[in-house]
Amino acid sequence: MSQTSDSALLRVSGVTVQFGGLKAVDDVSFEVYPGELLGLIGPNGAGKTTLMRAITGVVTANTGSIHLGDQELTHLPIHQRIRKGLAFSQQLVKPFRQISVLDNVALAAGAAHTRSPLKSLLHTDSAHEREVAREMLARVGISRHADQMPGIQPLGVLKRLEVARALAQNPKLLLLDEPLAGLNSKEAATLADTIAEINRQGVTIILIEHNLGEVMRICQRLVVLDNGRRIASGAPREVMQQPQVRAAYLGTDAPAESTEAHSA
Ligand SMILES: Nc1ncnc2c1ncn2[C@@H]1O[C@H](COP(=O)(O)OP(=O)(O)OP(=O)(O)O)[C@@H](O)[C@H]1O
Repeated sequence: MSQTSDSALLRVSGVTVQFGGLKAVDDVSFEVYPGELLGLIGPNGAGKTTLMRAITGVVTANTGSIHLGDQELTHLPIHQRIRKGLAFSQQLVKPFRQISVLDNVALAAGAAHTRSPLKSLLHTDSAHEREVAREMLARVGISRHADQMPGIQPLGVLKRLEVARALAQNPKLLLLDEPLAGLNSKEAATLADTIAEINRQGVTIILIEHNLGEVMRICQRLVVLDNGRRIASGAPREVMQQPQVRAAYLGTDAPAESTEAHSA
């Protein structure tokens, strides 16, 4: 399959996000192609979450542009980006505590039609949204929790609920911010399997994640940030061999000693 910039689903071009004097994201460009599961990685403070927020519209890029297919998103508010096909799950899980797990997902399905939380809550009366919600809970493997309240759920279920809520908006591109954080290794592996399965079913995904073992296992391609800049991109094994990536993870003083990387 040939991958040209024209065939990209998401095109991020020269995006900078500045907080006062700090460039949290510094002139970053990358593309995501239809059907990909792309890992966005980098050490703490590299700018991953800020870049995701610039894509979803939580923060506005100071410079650069963001396109989804042929539609420009750069200056659109969040709800319009969602309507055009973006969905995202946040690092911190924040379900509505007063309604059931199922209704949380039905609410998200209803939000695809309206930006008013009240109207979308009323929308959950619709059999259709509940049907969609049941299907999404099955896709993420938490159907048996459907009628329970979020407050009694373990973190592993809440993380899956967050993914189900994002999926209920039927996105073209799903952005997941550290879905595996806080899970034990077995839970992380099974949720990573679920994410890979959702991708196989046709959903294009950007995965921000510190769990490099799982990232290497399920992602087809990586983009690596450090100090706000893109320092590498490509196939996971090749990227992890690159001296600048090893130095970013080991500390800036680490020698770039990899012979494979030098001979590449
Ligand atoms: N709202 C903000 N105001 C000021 N500085 C911010 C803000 N958000 C992020 N930063 C700073 O921008 C830089 C990048 O932060 P960001 O959270 O995007 O990194 P990250 O790669 O997601 O890190 P982590 O992996 O630790 O979550 C950091 O130096 C951070 O302190």
